[in-house]
Amino acid sequence: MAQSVLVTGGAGYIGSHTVLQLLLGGYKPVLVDNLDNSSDIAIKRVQELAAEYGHNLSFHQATISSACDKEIPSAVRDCEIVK
Ligand SMILES: O=c1ccn([C@@H]2O[C@H](COP(=O)(O)OP(=O)(O)O[C@H]3O[C@H](CO)[C@@H](O)[C@H](O)[C@H]3O)[C@@H](O)[C@H]2O)c(=O)[nH]1
Repeated sequence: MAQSVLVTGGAGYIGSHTVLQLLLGGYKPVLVDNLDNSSDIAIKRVQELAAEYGHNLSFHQATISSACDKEIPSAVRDCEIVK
């Protein structure tokens, strides 16, 4: 079974390149990004570039450092690796 990898800032410049390589490597990246300095267009583009692997990506618009953000528990629940 593919390993899930939590990628904080996954919609940014470095994060999106990391996410693409993880997808092509057979991993399931879980992106957490508040989109303060990026756009979901980058995420869609990565999914297109990853072709048949693109559906393995999941995205949570959230701030990882915010303990109050209700998105965080579901985002990190199944992750085995953090990038
Ligand atoms: O509290 C935060 C801060 C940032 N982000 C996200 O984290 C990602 C990455 O952050 P950022 O600091 O923008 O890093 P990069 O995407 O690597 O971009 C940096 O590196 C690029 C390449 O050098 C430059 O073009 C950018 O201006 C510079 O911000 C972005 O999608 C942000 O929306 C969060 O989700 N939460």
